[in-house]
Amino acid sequence: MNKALRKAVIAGNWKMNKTPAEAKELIEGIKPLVAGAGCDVVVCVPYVDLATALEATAGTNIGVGAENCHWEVSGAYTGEISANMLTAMGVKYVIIGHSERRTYFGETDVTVNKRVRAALDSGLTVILCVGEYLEQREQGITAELVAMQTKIALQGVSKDELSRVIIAYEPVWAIGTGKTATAEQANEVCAIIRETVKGLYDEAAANAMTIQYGGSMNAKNAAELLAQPDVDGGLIGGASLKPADFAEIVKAATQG
Ligand SMILES: O=C[C@H](O)COP(=O)(O)O
Repeated sequence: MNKALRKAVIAGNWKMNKTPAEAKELIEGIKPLVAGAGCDVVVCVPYVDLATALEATAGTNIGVGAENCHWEVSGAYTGEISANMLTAMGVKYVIIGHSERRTYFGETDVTVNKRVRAALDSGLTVILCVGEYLEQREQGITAELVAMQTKIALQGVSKDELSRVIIAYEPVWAIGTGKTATAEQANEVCAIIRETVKGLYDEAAANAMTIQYGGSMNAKNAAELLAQPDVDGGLIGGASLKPADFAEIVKAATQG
């Protein structure tokens, strides 16, 4: 399948880091380094930083995303934020189904699907995360697992809507551990996800789907990972908090 036809997307996931003042400083640091990038650049930030991030990135090539959203439009869901609230602010992207949400906050494939649906209904672009735990890799069930996560998350999503879905393959054992999947491992699973999309929709849909790798991607290993035929970008945690490192990854995506 032709990688050149797909859009490379490098997205930072700041997780629970940065106050609004720190967010402004970080974005001001990133801005000049990624201006003119040959790939899409996104920063996904904590809810409290969204307004600052939108203001600081206005008129630039940096898109802004949230790190989650609820599936209802409004209601008695203390502590939650709806997709409509995000679009009303001008937010364009949202991460759904990150393994930290699944592990620490009880997200299931079913709630991930509900959130994906709500995000698409409100006009957001979804960065949908899938990936296996180390035990699951060792059991040899990675392929079935990511296929299942992908199928459930995309239930009720039309082929047209897929242009607003990015899938991020994030092996849980590689997140924040410094243990990166090898380029071959990353590519193998991204290709399995692409085959799954092909099975659900068709070859054109699979060929157009941007599939990122995430998990300890950094300035040093990005080029090799991003050069893989089925890896179209990265979802970056730790390294997205360092402007020079993040910019180096963006540069590698442009070349990959
Ligand atoms: O969403 C990002 C991933 O969880 C990767 O985080 P990391 O780059 O710190 O390993």
